[in-house]
Formats: sequence, C-alpha cells, structure tokens
Amino acid sequence: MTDSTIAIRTATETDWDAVALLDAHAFGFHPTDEDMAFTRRFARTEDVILATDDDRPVAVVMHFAMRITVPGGTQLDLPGVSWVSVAPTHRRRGILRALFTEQHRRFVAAGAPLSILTATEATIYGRFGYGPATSELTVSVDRRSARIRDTAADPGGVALVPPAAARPALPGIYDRWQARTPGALARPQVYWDRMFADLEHRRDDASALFYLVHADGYAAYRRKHTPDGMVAVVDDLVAATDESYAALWRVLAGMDLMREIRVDQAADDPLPWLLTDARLPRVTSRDDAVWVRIMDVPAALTARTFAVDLDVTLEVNDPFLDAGGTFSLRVVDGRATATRTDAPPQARLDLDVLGSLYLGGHRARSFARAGRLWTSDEAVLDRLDLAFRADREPFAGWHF
Ligand SMILES: CC(=O)SCCNC(=O)CCNC(=O)[C@H](O)C(C)(C)COP(=O)(O)OP(=O)(O)OC[C@H]1O[C@@H](n2cnc3c(N)ncnc32)[C@H](O)[C@@H]1OP(=O)(O)O
Repeated sequence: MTDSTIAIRTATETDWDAVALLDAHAFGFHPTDEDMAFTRRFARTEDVILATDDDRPVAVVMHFAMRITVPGGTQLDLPGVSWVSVAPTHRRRGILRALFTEQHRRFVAAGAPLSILTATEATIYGRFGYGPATSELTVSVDRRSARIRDTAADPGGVALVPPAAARPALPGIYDRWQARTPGALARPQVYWDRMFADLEHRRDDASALFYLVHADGYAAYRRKHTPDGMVAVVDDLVAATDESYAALWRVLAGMDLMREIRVDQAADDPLPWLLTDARLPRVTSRDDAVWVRIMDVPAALTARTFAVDLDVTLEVNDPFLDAGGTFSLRVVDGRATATRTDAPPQARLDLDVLGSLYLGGHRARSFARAGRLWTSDEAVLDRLDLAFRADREPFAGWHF
C-alpha cells in the first residue's frame, strides 16, 4: 500500500455506524436496525478490522465463528469472512490486501485449519488462495405436471405447522442434516431468530413463511404472485432422511394452486428421479456458494476422509501466505496422514484449486483439463480424482 495516511486497526463499539455506512455503499442496500442487530450478535467487535484514512473508516473486513462439516462427517470450527468492503473513494490501492493480510495473520495465530467466505465476484479471492467449493442450483418445477413415482417412498407424516410450533422443531432437524452433509454450515441461534422474525423487508414481495414439518425434514416456503400465477418459493428445504425428502415433495407437488415451485438444491439432488418426468426440475441458475482457503494443509487433509487409498506427493503453491509446500499425502482406509516432505512432487496445484477439491464438489480431472493441476502421470490423476470425491455433493445450507 502506498498511501501513508491509511492505518489498519481493530474496530471498537463506536465504529459500528461507520461499518454500516461502508457496507451500505458497497452492497447498495440500507441495513436496517434488525440487520445490524443480527450482525452484531454474530460478529464480535474485536473480529472487525478497519482501514482508516486520517482516522475515518474507509474499509472493513470481519469474520464470524463458524462450523463446517467435511467429507466423512468431522466438523471443523473455522472463521467465515464477511462484510468485506472498501469505500469507492479508496479502491484499487491495496486496502483489501492490507486488511486480508492482517485478518489472515490472526487466523494463522488462532490455528484455523480453513477459512471460508461467499464471494460477490468470482475474480477477487483466488489470489488469496480461496477456491469455490460448494455450488447451488436454483431449480424451477412446473408443479401442474409434477407427479411423484408410485415406487417412491410414501411415509406421510408431514404436518402444516404454524411458526410458533415450527420454531422448536427445525433446528434439531437442520443439525442432523448438517452433520451428514459436506460443506454444510452450522446455524447459530441468531440465524433462527432472524428466520422466525420473518421481517417484511426480507420477503422479496412474497408472503410470510409457511412451514411443512416432518419428524426428519421440513420445508419453509413463501407464496409469490407473478403475472403467470402463484409460485411457491422454497426458502429452506432440509431433509435429514431420504424418506422425509420424498414425503415433503409429495406435499409440495400437491399444492394445487401453485403453478411453479422454486427451490435451491445441490447438484446431486434426487428430485428428478422421484418424479415421473425427470425433465421437470429446470435449472435456472448455478452459483458458487462457499469458497475455501486451506490455512493448514496437513490439518485440513487429515480432517476429511477420502474415497480410495492414496500415496502421492503434492506440491501446493500459496500465492498469499506460506501455507504451501510439498506434502506427502497417504490415505489408508479413508483416513489420511499428511506431512511435509522433500520428495519430488507427483502433483502440483495452487492452493485455491486444493480448496475447490477439498469438499468433494469439483473434480481433479476438470482442473487438470484446464491446466490448473499437473500430475506426473495419468495414474496419479486417476487416484486424486477418485480420492477427493465425497459421498454427496457439498451444500452450504445458508449464506453468511
Ligand atoms: C466475503 C465478502 O464479503 S464478498 C464482498 C466483497 N465486497 C464487494 O464486492 C463490495 C464492493 N467492492 C469493494 O468493496 C472492493 O472493490 C473490494 C473489497 C472487492 C476490493 O477492494 P480494493 O481495496 O480495491 O482491493 P485491493 O486494491 O486491495 O486489490 C487486491 C487485489 O485484488 C484485485 N481486485 C480487487 N477487487 C477486484 C475485483 N472486484 N475484481 C477483480 N480483481 C479485484 C486487485 O486488482 C488486486 O490485485 P493484485 O493485488 O493481484 O494486483
């Protein structure tokens, strides 16, 4: 950074109005008192870092204390970077880089195995070692033609439940789903408080939430009027078992006055295979959700399980900090050991690529085809491609 009037410091309680103003300009919305109350319950003030120009805040980064499930079911505590903004008066002079340097220095000191974020633009974070690791498909179903196959599970057990009765039931179901889903993020109490507050300005011109609840799953949806008819916009569809998923879709498919159902899903969602017409779920968009930066390569690799045995030397290049190096990765019966080594590498990749592979949502072979993963031979690539896969597609569960 060239500008000597810029200083980096931890925020204090009196800085929150300035943080709100910065993010209002950065993201083009006016945070309400409720939005700020949510953020202040979720972020500790000491985890907010500011850049100031002549003592006036001109940029901010913060992180939340989060937890993620990795392939194999281990849950890792890790920082989730959020509310990143640099005032439009001060962009492209290295302020984000300076803030990230300080913030990630703190992550290293705290021993974080990974850090995560969700990105406004896909071009910003690769240089800092973050790779897109989970995806989200927005799907539109023409409900009028939706028929569930006779052979699909039909356990029943779904009830129409008012918000007050849904509130105690949902967190436990979500926790069970989160524990079995790679990439899934634990939800803090403040998330549920905001969801059930169901504030009007967060409804996107749709109704308040309706809840369909099964012992092992639930759907929270809104009704939206459109020129083409009524749409059920599903905000949250969580099933801890396949039976509850089928039971919920039998109810959603039976909502006679709804022309369309909209829902966000993982890429391997079984909905097409439950329906008599597998073409009905139309993917209207596909977006990256969680981006992963591996802060500690051995800690991260030993935390997850792998699909096949491996014995490979990986050279990882970290363009931002010094998490990279050459590592011997050995997997036996799914469990890995990872140690630094001087042996010649059999595979070479940047840290953001390792982040993209880590949760099993992207294939080593795709990165190799793009020239972003080198292997000494085809057999190494084959093993890496198989080993990093997970038993289901990673899915975040919510945005932060
Ligand atoms: C996790 C989250 O919160 S995502 C939200 C991110 N924030 C936003 O989208 C809000 C609007 N944008 C902004 O506030 C700013 O433009 C920021 C935060 C994205 C970038 O801040 P700046 O201070 O301008 O970035 P800085 O000058 O430190 O640039 C660092 C590097 O990133 C690059 N970069 C910065 N912004 C962008 C961008 N939008 N697209 C592509 N590259 C970018 C710079 O070219 C620079 O590259 P280099 O160091 O390799 O030469």
